Amino acid sequence: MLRVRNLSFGYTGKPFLRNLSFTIEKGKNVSLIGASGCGKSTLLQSIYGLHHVDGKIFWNDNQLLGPNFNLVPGEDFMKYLTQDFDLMPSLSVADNVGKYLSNMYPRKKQQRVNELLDLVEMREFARVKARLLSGGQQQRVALARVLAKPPEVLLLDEPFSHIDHFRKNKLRRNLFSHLKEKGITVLVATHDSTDALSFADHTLVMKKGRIIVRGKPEDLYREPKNAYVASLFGEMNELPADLFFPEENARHKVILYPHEIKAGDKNGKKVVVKNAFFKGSHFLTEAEFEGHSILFEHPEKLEKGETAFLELPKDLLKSRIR
Ligand SMILES: Nc1ncnc2c1ncn2[C@@H]1O[C@H](COP(=O)(O)OP(=O)(O)OP(=O)(O)O)[C@@H](O)[C@H]1O
Repeated sequence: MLRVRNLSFGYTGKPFLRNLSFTIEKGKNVSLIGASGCGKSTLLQSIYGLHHVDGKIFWNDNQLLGPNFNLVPGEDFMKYLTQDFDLMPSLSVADNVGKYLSNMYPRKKQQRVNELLDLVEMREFARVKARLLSGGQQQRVALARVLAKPPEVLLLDEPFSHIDHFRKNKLRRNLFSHLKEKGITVLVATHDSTDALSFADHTLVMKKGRIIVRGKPEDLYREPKNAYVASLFGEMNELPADLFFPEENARHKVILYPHEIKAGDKNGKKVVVKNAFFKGSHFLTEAEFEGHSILFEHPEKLEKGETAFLELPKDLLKSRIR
C-alpha cells in the first residue's frame, strides 16, 4: 500500500502542492487528472523522491525518506516514467530495454527483452538505435524499459502522449492488463480521459496543487462535482440553471454532456445550429439556445442556421445543478 500523508512542496518558498493525502492499495491503478500545470508531474516526482517535501510517504510500513537520505534519487521497488523518456540515444532498442537486466543468463535476458518488445509492439526495431526512433516509438521503448525489472510501484507521466490513436488503444489495453496481472501498483498522470475512465480503479482530480475530488471514475463522470471536473472527461455544457428552473439562482449552473441531449420533436427546446463537427458515429453540433451555446450529438449533419428541437434529460437536470 502506498500512503501519502500531508505532502506539501513548492519550487519557491511558497508551497505549490498543498497538504495532499491519499492511499493506493497494492495492485490498484489510480489516475491523476487535472488541467495542465496543476501539479501532476510535481506530485509524481515528489513520490519518487526527487523533491524535498514536507509530509510523509510510506510504501507498506516503510517511510520513504527522499533526497535528504538517498544519494541516488528513487527507490528500488519503484519506477518513474517521465515525459522525456530518458533513453540512451546511442544504444539499440533492445539494449535500452535490457540495460538494467543481469547479464548472468544471456538467454533469459534476451527472452525478457523480446517479451517486453512484443508487449509494446517494437520487436522489429530491436536493433535500431534509440536516436533514430520517432517520439511515439521512443515512448513505447521507455514503457518496456520501466517494466524490465518489474517494479512494485509504477509512476507514469502521460505514458501515451506521443503514441498515435491507432496503436494507443491496443497498447493501453495490453499494458494495463499486464500491470494488473503482475499486481503492480500504478499511479498515472494523464490528460487523456480514457486513461482515467476505462482503466483506473480510482481517480484523483487535481487543481492548482490540491486534490479537489477523488472517487471511482464512473462516479466522478456521472456526478461531476463542478464544471472543471466534467471538462476533464471531454466536451460538456454549463448552462444557467434558471433557463430550466426559473426559481433557481442565476449563478447556479446545470452541467450536461452533449450525448445526454437528444434531438426531439417540436415540443422540445428550439435551437439554431451554428456548427457541426463530424465525430464518426455522430456530429457534435453546436447551437444557439436562448442566448447560450449548447453542444449536443446528432446522427446527421445539420446546416448552419437550421432550426432543431432538443429533448433535455428531465430526470438529470435537477441533479446536475451546481
Ligand atoms: N523545475 C521547476 N521549477 C519551477 N517551477 C516548476 C518546475 N517544474 C514545474 N514548475 C511549475 O509547477 C507547476 C506544476 O507543474 P507540473 O509540471 O507539476 O504540472 P502538470 O500538472 O504535470 O502539467 P502538465 O499536465 O502540463 O504536464 C507549474 O506552475 C509549473 O510551471
